[in-house]
Amino acid sequence: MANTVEEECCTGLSRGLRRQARSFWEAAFEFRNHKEIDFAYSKCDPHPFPHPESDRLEHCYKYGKGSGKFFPVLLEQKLGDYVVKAKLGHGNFASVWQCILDEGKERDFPYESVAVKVCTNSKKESKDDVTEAKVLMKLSKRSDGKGDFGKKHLQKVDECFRVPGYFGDHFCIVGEAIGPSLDYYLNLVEKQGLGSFDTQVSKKITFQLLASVTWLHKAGYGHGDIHPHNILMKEKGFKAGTNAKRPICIQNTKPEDVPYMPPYLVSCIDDDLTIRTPLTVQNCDARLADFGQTFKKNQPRRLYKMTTPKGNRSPEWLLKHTPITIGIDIWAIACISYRMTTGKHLMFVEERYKDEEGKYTQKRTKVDINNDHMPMMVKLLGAPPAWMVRKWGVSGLPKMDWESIPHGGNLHERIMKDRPASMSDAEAALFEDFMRKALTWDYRYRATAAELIQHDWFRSVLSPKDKAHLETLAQSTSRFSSTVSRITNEIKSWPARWLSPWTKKEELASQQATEIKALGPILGPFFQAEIMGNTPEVLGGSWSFQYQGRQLIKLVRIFNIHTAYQILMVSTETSLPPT
Ligand SMILES: Nc1ncnc2c1ncn2[C@@H]1O[C@H](COP(=O)(O)OP(=O)(O)OP(=O)(O)O)[C@@H](O)[C@H]1O
Repeated sequence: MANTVEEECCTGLSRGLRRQARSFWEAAFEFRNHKEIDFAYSKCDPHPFPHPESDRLEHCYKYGKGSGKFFPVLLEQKLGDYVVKAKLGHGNFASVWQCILDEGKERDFPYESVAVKVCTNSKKESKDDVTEAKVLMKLSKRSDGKGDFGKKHLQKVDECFRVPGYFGDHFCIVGEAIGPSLDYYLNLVEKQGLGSFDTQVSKKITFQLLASVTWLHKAGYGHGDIHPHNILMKEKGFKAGTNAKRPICIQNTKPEDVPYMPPYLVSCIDDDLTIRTPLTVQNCDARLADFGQTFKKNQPRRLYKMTTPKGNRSPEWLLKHTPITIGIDIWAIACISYRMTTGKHLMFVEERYKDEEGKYTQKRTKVDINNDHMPMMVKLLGAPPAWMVRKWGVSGLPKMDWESIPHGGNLHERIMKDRPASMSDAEAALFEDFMRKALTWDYRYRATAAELIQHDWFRSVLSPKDKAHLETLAQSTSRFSSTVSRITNEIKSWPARWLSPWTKKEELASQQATEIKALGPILGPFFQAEIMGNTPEVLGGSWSFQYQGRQLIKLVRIFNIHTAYQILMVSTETSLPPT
């Protein structure tokens, strides 16, 4: 069974190259259009076609003809060696079911029931799911050799298999059935009128998340999609919701899709806010799940799945030509921590337009969303550093009067206003300090997860084991080593922010027209398309040409899109046509 993953994961040189080319292509497409390919909706969106009984069910249009569709799973149905017992939830790319082993089958899992994530059947997405499984399996085998602190807060995968669907196979990932999501508990405290989590609980969950991310980042990966739906709270003897069967609303469907739909949808745990009590310090045990958007720290991330709630996104998402690094995980955790501690969203961005009656209609454009979101960040944190202000203009963001923006923003006032009554001034000051370190504008100076878990705000929730680990960590992350890593980051980011140092700007400007003509045939259709529509400056300016006389001998293209700067070198004998 584990072979399935290995086979699927594009091993071998030619597959590897193809995969690399695909990720180049996708990254370039996004870079050029500064546009993410946004899927139909985010789990945190309001439901556009709510089911009469529940707005927590999956959309009917997720079933039917074509690709990108869910597998119609029914209760008591067999999935591989498992029997479906209950529904755990759904996302954009999968429905997740609680299952038990079928009679006569054996596994040596240390738990009774498992979660089977049945992915959609689209070719592209299934590749992602395979990557997710592969990364999770790789991570579960990895050890840092120092006790693996934080690793237990990451979801684990035990096996994978495929089920044949009407329109292609559906990839299934099997892991432990963990418990309700953090979003469930956020809704629960809201419904019970408690406002926020107990501060100690909020601290402990934040600490666990940072510990897991410390381990993950050290292992060389970023998560890329941290939000309350993807944080699961471990529950002993976990049993999913009531599993009511809700007949499909035919008026919400297309007639040609009906034959491929299940006769009913199953309500999940999210509908059942009555049977649980709020989390306590003793029972809160978070697991970071959904590694569908995981990316390697030093490779460009693939960005075609974008489901992270907009309010949790860091400024790098919104500014053009700025690399997306593991710092996005830190920013997202800080936003979630604020919500747990105060019960309020730090930054809430409406993802849909509302009509006159206040009902949600279609999705807002990305430009509209960004135009709301960035000024919110400025209000909260004060003006960004100068190089970000420069990028602000070219990113099409609204003009701001930078002189009038108060230094440090209104984060202090927000915390004082939103803090729970039990939070003392001293505690609030610690919380603010923690938030400021995690919400640093410049991703290169944002505190790392390893630095943040050592923050004093967590001191009151640390167990003796945590303290022992933090002592070792403090010794290893000395001031010297963190200064060295900051300097390295600074140097690495140069090409992304300016022209590569060895390129002469004037030379580019004067030779531009000729070069563009000459480069098209050399570089093939993809580059030709880019070059024809844009000047090197518009593309980010990271072109470097090296000549011997009039002979173009080397072209270097620096992609400053994501985590790393991919350098594509093309050596050629082609000389420039006469001007
Ligand atoms: N192991 C598990 N135990 C309990 N519930 C789970 C488990 N895995 C997933 N779930 C539930 O199923 C939901 C959907 O799972 P998941 O987020 O992995 O799907 P997805 O389609 O990849 O999501 P996204 O749209 O964020 O990419 C989760 O929000 C969670 O509530």
